[in-house]
Amino acid sequence: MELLRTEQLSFTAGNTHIRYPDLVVETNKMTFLSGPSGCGKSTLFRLLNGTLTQTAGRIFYRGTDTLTMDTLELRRQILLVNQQAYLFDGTVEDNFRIYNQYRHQPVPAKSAIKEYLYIASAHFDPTHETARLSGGERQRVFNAVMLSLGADVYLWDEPSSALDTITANAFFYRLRAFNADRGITSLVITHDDSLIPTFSDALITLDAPRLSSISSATAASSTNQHN
Ligand SMILES: Nc1ncnc2c1ncn2[C@@H]1O[C@H](COP(=O)(O)OP(=O)(O)OP(=O)(O)O)[C@@H](O)[C@H]1O
Repeated sequence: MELLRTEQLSFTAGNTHIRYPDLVVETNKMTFLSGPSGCGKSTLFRLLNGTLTQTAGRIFYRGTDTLTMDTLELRRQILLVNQQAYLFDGTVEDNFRIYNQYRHQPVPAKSAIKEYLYIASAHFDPTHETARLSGGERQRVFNAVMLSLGADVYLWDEPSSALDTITANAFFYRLRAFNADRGITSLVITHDDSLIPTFSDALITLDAPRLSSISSATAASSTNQHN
């Protein structure tokens, strides 16, 4: 079933001009986005969840034009998980509490927190202090906290950039099962192409931007469904 669809989407700011192909994202699938640096992958995520507004074109989420939706509600449903893992000082458990309270949601039970930490390969006790975590450990805990927020769609921007290959594979393996179990849809940007054949249900490939005579860049693209 179609969950997200874009029509003639483009984004212009300063010298940046990105034009996207028309895209369709299916419900409950794990769709990977690939393409060279600067082609507009992260920008697409920010357009999809309303962090940026497109210059032209339309985005439909469950059949509704996202421009007609309340932005906060849109971001609640379509959650962007940046690779800059932001954690508050305090314990791991504090972060689950703060992020969920911020969204006016109940704090997950300790057993649920442990499950989210397990999925994200963040093998820490909930009482662990975040100040003692390394960069990769912070990313894993942050991913776990984001999972607890219960979004409908997750936009994962390089969620395994600070993880080793074994840990990244374990994360995607469990994330896939979690998505299937909860009916969640994930879009994933990764520069590790080795993850794609194993974990993607669908692949969107964006082409390199092309410089035109007015020094603007265009991302013409192709989509490719597999599995
Ligand atoms: N708010 C903005 N205003 C102007 N230009 C922007 C804005 N956001 C992104 N860009 C530009 O859009 C282009 C695409 O950036 P984006 O981060 O989406 O690429 P990307 O494909 O995710 O790259 P990478 O793989 O290196 O992370 C870049 O040239 C970037 O400088």
